[in-house]
Amino acid sequence: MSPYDKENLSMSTLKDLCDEFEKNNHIDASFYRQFRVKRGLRNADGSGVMAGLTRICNVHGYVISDGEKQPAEGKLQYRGIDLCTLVDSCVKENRFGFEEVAWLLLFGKLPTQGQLERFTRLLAHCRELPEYFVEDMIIKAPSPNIMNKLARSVLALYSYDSNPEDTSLENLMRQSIHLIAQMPSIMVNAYQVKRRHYDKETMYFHPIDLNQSIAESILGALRIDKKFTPEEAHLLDICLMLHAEHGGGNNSTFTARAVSSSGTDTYSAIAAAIGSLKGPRHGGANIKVNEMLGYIKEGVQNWQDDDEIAAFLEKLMKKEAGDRSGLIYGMGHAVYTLSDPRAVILKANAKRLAEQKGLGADFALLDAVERLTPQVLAKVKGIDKTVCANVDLYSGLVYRILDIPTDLFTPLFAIARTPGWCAHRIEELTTGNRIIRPAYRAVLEEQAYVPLSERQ
Ligand SMILES: CC(=O)SCCNC(=O)CCNC(=O)[C@H](O)C(C)(C)COP(=O)(O)OP(=O)(O)OC[C@H]1O[C@@H](n2cnc3c(N)ncnc32)[C@H](O)[C@@H]1OP(=O)(O)O
Ligand SMILES: O=C([O-])CC(=O)C(=O)O
Repeated sequence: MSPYDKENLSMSTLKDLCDEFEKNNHIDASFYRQFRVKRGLRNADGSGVMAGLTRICNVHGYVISDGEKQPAEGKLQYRGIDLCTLVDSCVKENRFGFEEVAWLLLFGKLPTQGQLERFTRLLAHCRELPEYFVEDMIIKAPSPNIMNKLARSVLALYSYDSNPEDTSLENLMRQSIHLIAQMPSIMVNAYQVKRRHYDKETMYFHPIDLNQSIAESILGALRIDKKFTPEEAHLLDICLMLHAEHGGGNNSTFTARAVSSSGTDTYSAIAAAIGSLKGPRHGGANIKVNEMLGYIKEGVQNWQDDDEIAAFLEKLMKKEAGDRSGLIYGMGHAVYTLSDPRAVILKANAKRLAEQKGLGADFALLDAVERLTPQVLAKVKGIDKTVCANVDLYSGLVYRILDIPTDLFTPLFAIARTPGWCAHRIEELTTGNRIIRPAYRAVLEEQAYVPLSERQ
């Protein structure tokens, strides 16, 4: 009996369909060079194709000298201000910085004291989700994956907005402020429901405290007794600041810009960006680092032995171990070469705190991954690419230090990145004025149409 006779989409039917696909759909990798197609929208030296102009952020990872790309220490500026300076200033003044960064990204300049106080209050007041939203959209429709739930909830907010389609600046700003404030609420509610529905654990919903910063409100909502230390809240706040923005070209922000350029609504654009960030080559890498750490612990007997760790990393890269993707998660970057400034800050915090939390061995293993991956990459791939730890290598360890569950690693990234996505959506709509529409070189052969009765 042919698999097509079966009513169900059985494995053998699927195999048949995939064989049919594979017969007709191969594209030779050499075509990219032959037709000078910029695979992944990258130039031959790995740098990104210039796709737009932005005043929001500058990601600096290399210098071009005599026409050649030369590795350089990474620098990240939000609206022209060095990210490390922003973080250091907040640490020194012992104040929360994520709200200030959101203002800076949205409006372009640092807020005055009065502007910051009003904006922080406004964000707190906008935190509450629309009436019955939690009941109807989250409790009744749980998801095992919080990124999936975030994207669905953002799309659902469209129907609670009385003016969803208007792309005037006022309306974009209103929607952006609501989304920045409401994403944490969606995340903590979705997580509680996931705990109850999938993990068979207690779920608890604490009332919103309008006097808390976003970082404090997240930690309070995740703890059954609502308690956390100021140090913990400031550390989470730093994480949010570090993840808030990364230029127009990163996959999720570019997605937000591309989707926005068609003129569609805010909820569609931000839900698409969340879908992009979820991917393991992008923000989803922070969860994958944690999984990879588990594989390393299982596969390496002596965690202090660099040679044994390097041999295991080689297996990961050759797809002989781990998730068989061939990737060392948390390592490598499309722009950064010698260092990712965010990883440097996260590593310093992880190093400072890991031992106290009994996570010293995990820190040491991640440090070994960072040190050993460049030589393993050179050996396995035969390429001389300068690779460094990216933002995702140590972020999960910092979240574990804060007792934040793995389920929330990437959702926290999404919450933090929302101001960046919104700023880029607004920039795209107010300055882009062209639908983003690159071209694909057709490499197909012509086919004669064969009447159905004559097909073999
Ligand atoms: C927030 C963020 O998005 S940060 C990035 C998070 N992602 C990860 O940590 C996943 C692991 N890292 C990677 O996949 C990559 O380094 C990326 C996606 C971050 C950047 O990739 P690219 O700039 O496209 O790398 P590039 O094309 O120059 O890589 C060259 C080769 O090295 C490989 N490579 C690069 N990084 C890694 C890595 N971490 N592990 C294994 N191989 C790698 C590539 O797969 C490619 O091999 P191939 O030619 O056989 O396909
Ligand atoms: O810039 C990139 O390609 C990915 C990244 O680090 C980010 O979005 O934070």
